[in-house]
Amino acid sequence: MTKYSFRYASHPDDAKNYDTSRIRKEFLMENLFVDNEINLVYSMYDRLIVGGAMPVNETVKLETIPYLKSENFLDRRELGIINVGGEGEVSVDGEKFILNKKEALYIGMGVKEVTFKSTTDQPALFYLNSAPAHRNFPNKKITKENAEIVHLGDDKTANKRILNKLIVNSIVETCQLQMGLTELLPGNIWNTMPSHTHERRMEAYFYFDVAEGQSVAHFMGDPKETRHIFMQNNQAVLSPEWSIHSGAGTSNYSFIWGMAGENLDYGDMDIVAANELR
Ligand SMILES: O=C[C@H](O)[C@@H](O)CC(=O)C(=O)O
Ligand SMILES: [Zn+2]
Repeated sequence: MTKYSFRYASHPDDAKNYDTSRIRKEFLMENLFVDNEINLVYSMYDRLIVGGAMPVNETVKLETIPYLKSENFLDRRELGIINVGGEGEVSVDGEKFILNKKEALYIGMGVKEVTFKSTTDQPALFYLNSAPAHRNFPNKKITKENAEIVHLGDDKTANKRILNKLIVNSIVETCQLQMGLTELLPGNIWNTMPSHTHERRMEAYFYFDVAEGQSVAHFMGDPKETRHIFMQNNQAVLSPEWSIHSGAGTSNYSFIWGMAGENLDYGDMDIVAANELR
């Protein structure tokens, strides 16, 4: 079963007036993984769709949703998938891809049928990002072997982390989607510090491997007008093009970043130093 909801985009002058419940309503996505369901959020930030597919004892099919007014979900879209659960299989017009935890799959525009199933007793958790596309590029699986891996940060600043570029244009051809996965090393808590904005692209963060009882304070907002959202394991958050996206956990954790918008230039970031934030 495919379920869906919709989010308008917010103006930064309005968003600075949001209280805790409103900021969570507009930006936080709490329940992406429900047994045998696909849950999608259609956002007006570059029309990125954020979602989760959790097949338990059924094969679940990606169905089109009314916002698309298209016969198939991918008629005018591309899709990025990263598994954060047990081993699973994605069938793409009959072609089968096995995804282990932290492995990614890019699916190009024009594919008609995408189905998901778990292949062990531990359910697969497929995190999904989909952006509008104008042409087909080949489907491609990306693992640690063909990822672009960058070591960032330092123990002294509690931000030592491994950034895995998975769906980026040096590895996979896409129309506008970029995705990857960043792992904080034990004792390190800060992601994306120094923080940045990139008005050319929106971004979504999905936090996972957050230990039981721990939480991540996600920082967002205009660099001079920041706000936070306390996030739990397996939750995602939208980052408008005008917003920073950075977080500090009460323990280490991992997260998936995904972007869509004007360019495919991962390095296009306007850095904001820690002591410039307000
Ligand atoms: O625009 C790129 C993104 O915000 C992330 O790739 C940043 C990140 O994973 C990190 O610094 O830990
Ligand atoms: Zn970013």
